[in-house]
Amino acid sequence: MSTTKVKRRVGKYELGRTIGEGTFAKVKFARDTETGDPVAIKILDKEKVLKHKMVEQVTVKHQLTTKF
Ligand SMILES: Nc1ncnc2c1ncn2[C@@H]1O[C@H](COP(=O)(O)OP(=O)(O)OP(=O)(O)O)[C@@H](O)[C@H]1O
Repeated sequence: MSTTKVKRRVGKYELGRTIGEGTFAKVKFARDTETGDPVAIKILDKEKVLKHKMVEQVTVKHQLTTKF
């Protein structure tokens, strides 16, 4: 039996432990596998976001934080 731990990846980010939880999301520690930089990744609970009609708010927040 293998004991190798498979780390979950999202694109170039390798996910680590959960560092926080909010009403609509979980925030996980992650590492940029290209630069080694530590980052925080927010994983939204799609059902909760849709249920509370927060799509517009999430879209605006995303636009404000996305680098062009
Ligand atoms: N960039 C970050 N770096 C480190 N920890 C973070 C970061 N962003 C969020 N967290 C942690 O994750 C938790 C949840 O964050 P999130 O933004 O989802 O919810 P919140 O705004 O704190 O609460 P709510 O959504 O319920 O109003 C935070 O309380 C904080 O502990």
